[in-house]
Amino acid sequence: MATIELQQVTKRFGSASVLKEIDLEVNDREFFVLFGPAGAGKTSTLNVIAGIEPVTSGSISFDGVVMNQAEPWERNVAMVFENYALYPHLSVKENIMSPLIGPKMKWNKADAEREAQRIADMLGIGKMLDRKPSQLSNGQRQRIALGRVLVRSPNVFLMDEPLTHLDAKLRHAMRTELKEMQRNLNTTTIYVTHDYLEALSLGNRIAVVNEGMIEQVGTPEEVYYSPATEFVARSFGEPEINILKAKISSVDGVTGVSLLEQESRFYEIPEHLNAAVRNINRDVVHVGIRPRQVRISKDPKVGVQATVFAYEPIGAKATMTLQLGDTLIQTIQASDLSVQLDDVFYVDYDTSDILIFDPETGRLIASSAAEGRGL
Ligand SMILES: Nc1ncnc2c1ncn2[C@@H]1O[C@H](COP(=O)(O)OP(=O)(O)OP(=O)(O)O)[C@@H](O)[C@H]1O
Repeated sequence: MATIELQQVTKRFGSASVLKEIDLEVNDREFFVLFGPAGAGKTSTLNVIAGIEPVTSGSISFDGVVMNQAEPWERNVAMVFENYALYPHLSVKENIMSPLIGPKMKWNKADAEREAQRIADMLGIGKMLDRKPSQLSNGQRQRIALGRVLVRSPNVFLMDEPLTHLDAKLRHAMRTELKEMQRNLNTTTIYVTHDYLEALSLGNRIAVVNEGMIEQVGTPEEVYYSPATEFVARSFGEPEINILKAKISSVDGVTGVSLLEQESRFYEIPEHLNAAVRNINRDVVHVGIRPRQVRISKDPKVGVQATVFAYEPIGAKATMTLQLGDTLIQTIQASDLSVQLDDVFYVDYDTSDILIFDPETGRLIASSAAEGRGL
């Protein structure tokens, strides 16, 4: 068992701070995802947990014991990297069992082979044990790398974008397998990814990392429906959430938002947000509206005029970007519309489900998120 705690962890390389006073608590047996863009500090966080890099300040504890001075092997963590680093001259079986047959290990060869077979079967590569890595596909090589980590029964798995090199179909299958495997193995896992779908589908909880800081830690539902900041809201969803400028206003006693770049049209907001919204003392706020909440029509009475800026069918759905003055609005539409660039549509919003952010701090002020919604 292992709980992992980072307290005020800072990591500097020269004058550059790549981790800035990070606090994190990973629960025992949790599948915990570190999610963020390139250069955010995700790998650096894994490296300090593994003991590959020392922290500059702060503490790292496993099960309440400070590990700052512990060598990587004493931490008993197993890392899976984006690059698999297999032994090219060894067979699949020898690669998988390699951690078990070092001089300090108490496994005899027959037991190690049986264990390698068991793990390989679990990963669906049980029939390839005698091949060399060069005779396998990228996906199969990635499974060997996973297998080599799984045989060790570590306290913690640290996985750094392990599925990046796989094609989309296999990545999807491996996600499901990884989740299943982690449930069966019951081992605390910290998983790094920059792919929001992977984060949402794998994580019990997700830490959103940005410029060496943690923007939010929450369940997939929390980070998606109640993002703590605009950055978090923009990070989950494709196409990205629309962030529009608005004034809080009241018409006939009904509280709502007037969207500034949309002829200041008034939109009612859910009643339970009224109290939070009345306390906002900003002239202008940012309103987050997801692409699927944008409605379009050919009827001028429906909303504000916009022209088609881009229309990209992807499978059954299409992303349609509309230009409205200087603002681009992302929407999701059917993929079989016959649409030309510059076609005119009228845009309206479903504001029953909105997010309101402070434009200066980027922090969430009010969210209409309802409890218990699935993704
Ligand atoms: N050894 C090093 N020396 C100097 N700077 C470093 C070192 N390692 C990482 N950095 C810097 O620290 C920052 C965070 O890097 P890190 O690899 O942790 O980010 P990341 O979120 O994992 O990104 P990616 O997804 O691109 O791997 C980056 O700006 C990187 O250039």
